[in-house]
Formats: sequence, structure tokens, C-alpha cells
Amino acid sequence: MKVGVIGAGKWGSALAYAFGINNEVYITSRTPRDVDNFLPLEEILKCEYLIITVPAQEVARWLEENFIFSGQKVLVASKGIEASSGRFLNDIYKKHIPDENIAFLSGPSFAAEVIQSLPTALVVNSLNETLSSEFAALFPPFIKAYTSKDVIGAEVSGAYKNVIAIAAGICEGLGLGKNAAAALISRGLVEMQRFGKVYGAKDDSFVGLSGAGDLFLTASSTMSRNFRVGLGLAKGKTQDEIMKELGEVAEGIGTSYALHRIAQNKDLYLPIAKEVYAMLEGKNPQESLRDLLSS
Ligand SMILES: NC(=O)C1=CN([C@@H]2O[C@H](COP(=O)(O)OP(=O)(O)OC[C@H]3O[C@@H](n4cnc5c(N)ncnc54)[C@H](OP(=O)(O)O)[C@@H]3O)[C@@H](O)[C@H]2O)C=CC1
Ligand SMILES: O=C(CO)COP(=O)(O)O
Repeated sequence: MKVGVIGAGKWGSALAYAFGINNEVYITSRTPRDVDNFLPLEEILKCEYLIITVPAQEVARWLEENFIFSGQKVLVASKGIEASSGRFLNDIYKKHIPDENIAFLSGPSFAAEVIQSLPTALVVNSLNETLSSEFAALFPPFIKAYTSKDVIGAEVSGAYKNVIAIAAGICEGLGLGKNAAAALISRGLVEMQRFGKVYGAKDDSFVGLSGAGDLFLTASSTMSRNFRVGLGLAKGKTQDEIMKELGEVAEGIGTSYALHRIAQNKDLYLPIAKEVYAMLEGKNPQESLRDLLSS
């Protein structure tokens, strides 16, 4: 099968490697690179299957300026909610790609492990079950691919866990201990599930790979960029300093701003997301964690 990957950052490169095991894979990116099978975007758009890894905060503009739909089957592999509008990715993509042609990838998947062929299990989420199965069949043997119709559950899980990972990084950075981390992560899971319910997400997605699976991974490891954002905040670094050091995308930042916007508009109680937003805006992390964890 001809698969085109859009975005040659960490995740796009890892997915190009993984899908390349059983398929003919080509890759493109905003910045041209000297890597195998690199093609200009207009050539990639001719592939039957597309995997898009453009970050959530950039994708609306990218679609407007670059994407032409011509029947491609699309797997969105990014995770996040647009800060400037509070829109989910499936809302943004709707304008450009019909529901039956689009799927969303979720589950625990550090690019650095996927590119070493280390095993994991992921979920392809689409309203079109045939499309999910088609994408699931393209995965290499070291990735067990499940399918689900709960697009919104996958989206909320993938985006919200990044915000909880920032909180967990702060908890670690402040040396609050494993009990506090476990308390924060499990409350984070409940918080994202409660948020997802507002949008009709299914409980199963939160207790499975998309929710708990990805949350436990991201909120407990320095391999996570979002966790490292939290470590930086705990050390008193500013958002700008942290982003400069990181040099990669940390979607939890934009998503925290998106959740703040949504919580205000819909009058929702999102205590951990609220404190992460406040810390990104300069609140003292010790004060924030005390507000979260003490009675
Ligand atoms: N890394 C991981 O382990 C995982 C990441 N994800 C998600 O995948 C998405 C991408 O992450 P990742 O690849 O790791 O991030 P990186 O920071 O490694 O790469 C970001 C990618 O986005 C592209 N990009 C950035 N801004 C624009 C823009 N304005 N227009 C077009 N392309 C743009 C970059 O292109 P260029 O470099 O050519 O400029 C690059 O390919 C995120 O949503 C992330 O949450 C999901 C699961 C795992
Ligand atoms: O989504 C991820 C793993 O599933 C990657 O998380 P980070 O972006 O925090 O590194």
C-alpha cells in the first residue's frame, strides 16, 4: 500500500519507519530533509493513505493553506486541542475531509520506542469501521492495533493526558513523592473522563489504551516532553525558557489554554487543568500543588 506521512518530526519519522515495514512509505515536511523517500507535499497528497502529524496548534492553518482532498484515507496522529478556539481536531478536519475518510490514532506510543520496534498497542478510531480496519492492517507486527468508533473519547484522552503529564512533571520536580504522583494521575484520569462525558465520549476509552494507557505512560516518564515541561515549571523556568530548551512540540501547553477557554465557556470544573493553566501563566507551582493536594 502507498502511505504518505506528513510531518518529519519525531512522531512522523517513527510512523514512517513503522508503516514502512509492510508498505511503500513516503514522507514530507514543512522543512525539506535529506531522508529516504522524502517527496514534496503535492506528491504525498497523491497517496491513497495519509498519516498527518502536524501539531494541533498549527493544523487549521496548515489545512487551509496546503491540503487538497481527493479521496485520500487519512489517519490523524497528532494529539491536542486548539488553544485559540477550543476546537477538537476532528472539528478542524471536518471542513476538509469527510467523516468516512478520517481516523484518529491513540494509545501509548513514545516515538523513540516505536522507532526501535519495541512493542505497544494502539487504537485506530473512526466512525467508519472499515477504514479503521484498513489502517489497522497496515501496522507492523510489533504494534497491536485495535479499532474503536469513539473518536471523541480518543481525542479527549490523547489531548488531556498531556496536561496531566505536565502536572505530574511538576509533582516530580517538587519532590512530592510517589503517593502524590499516583493521587494526581488517578484524579487526572477521572477529570479527563468527566470532561469527555460532556462530549459523549465512552468510559471504555478512558480505562483502556487511549486514556489510562497513554496517561500512565506520559505522566510517569522523563521521555515525555509534557512531563519535562512540568519539571521545568517546578524549577521556576518560564514557558519560553522551557520551550527553547525542549526544541520540540509539547501539546499540553496549548491544550491547557484550550481547556481553560472551554471550562470558562461551559462552566466546567477541571481542577488539575485549571492549576496547570495557572502555573503556565506564572502561578507558583508549590502553591498550585498545595491547592490541588491538600485538604
Ligand atoms: N513524539 C511522540 O512520541 C508522539 C507525538 N505525538 C503527537 O504528534 C504530533 C507531532 O509531534 P512530534 O512529531 O513528536 O513533534 P516534533 O516537534 O518532533 O515535530 C513537529 C512536526 O510538526 C511540523 N510542523 C510544525 N509546525 C508546522 C506548521 N506550521 N506547518 C506544518 N508543519 C509543521 C514540523 O515540521 P518541520 O520540522 O519540517 O518544520 C515537524 O514535522 C503532536 O501532536 C504530538 O502530540 C503523538 C504520539 C507520540
Ligand atoms: O503522546 C505521546 C506518547 O503516547 C508523547 O508524549 P509527549 O508529547 O509528552 O512526549
